Amino acid sequence: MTVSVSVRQVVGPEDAARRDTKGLREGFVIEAMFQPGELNLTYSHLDRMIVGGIVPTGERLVIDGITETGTERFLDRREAAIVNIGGSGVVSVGGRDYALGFQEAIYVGMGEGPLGFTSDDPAAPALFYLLSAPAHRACPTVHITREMAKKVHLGSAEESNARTINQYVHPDVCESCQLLVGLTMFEPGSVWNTMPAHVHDRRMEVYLYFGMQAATRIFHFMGEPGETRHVVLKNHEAVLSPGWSIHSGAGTGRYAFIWAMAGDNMSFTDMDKVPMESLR
Ligand SMILES: O=C[C@H](O)[C@@H](O)CC(=O)C(=O)O
Ligand SMILES: [Zn+2]
Repeated sequence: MTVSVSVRQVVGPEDAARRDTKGLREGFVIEAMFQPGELNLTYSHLDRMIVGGIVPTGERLVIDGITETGTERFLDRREAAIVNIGGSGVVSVGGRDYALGFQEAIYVGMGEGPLGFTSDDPAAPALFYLLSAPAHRACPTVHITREMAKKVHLGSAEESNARTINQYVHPDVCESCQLLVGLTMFEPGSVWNTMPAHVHDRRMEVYLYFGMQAATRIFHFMGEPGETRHVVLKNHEAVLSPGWSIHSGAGTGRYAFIWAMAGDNMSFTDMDKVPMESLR
């Protein structure tokens, strides 16, 4: 079993504005993360957020140490959150087993590990989405159920953006050092997320789109408000959002997404709303 790690350097706003579609995707889009039997990590230099897809189909997949962190153990100086968007499975944390059903999550504190991953049924494998950021203290490991998530209702049918933000890793639900993680779900027919758009230079963000039909596409908008670009994403693709970039999308069909942030504060509402007049 190998842990594959690819590294993403930081792309600034002037560079991003000059990139073509391929260049934008190379800088910001994470493709093909969820592969049967594989553990694929992307180490982004945006707040050193690590984003991974883990699909156990046979032997237990394990993250113990990766050379990119320069630490003996993966979580020696990091915290992590794992959300299961597939069949039921088990995440083991330092030998303790946590059963994670569909859309259940676990927050894992600094110093824990190794992390092991198995699926209950290899024919309907778990799809573990992992997020990890540097940490400065050990917060307790917590199994987060769907019921525990704090729910925030936003938008309206008239604006095609009626949705519920489920906050999983959030100060009101469980302690963390800098990770914030949640899952946004839509009312049928609502297709727009995060419009009106916002930026928050204090925190980077990463979106993972999921729950989509094979032919459904997300037109995900990014860039500085006055220089917007879009990337077209399919099911299970993720997109990195630097602090200077908007992050908003419209789907051609049903979808959900997991958002995660790391940076200077954990105030979910600390965002700078972008006036519609500023968008270009
Ligand atoms: O900074 C917060 C993030 O962009 C997301 O929480 C936005 C989101 O889930 C939504 O509007 O649907
Ligand atoms: Zn945001």
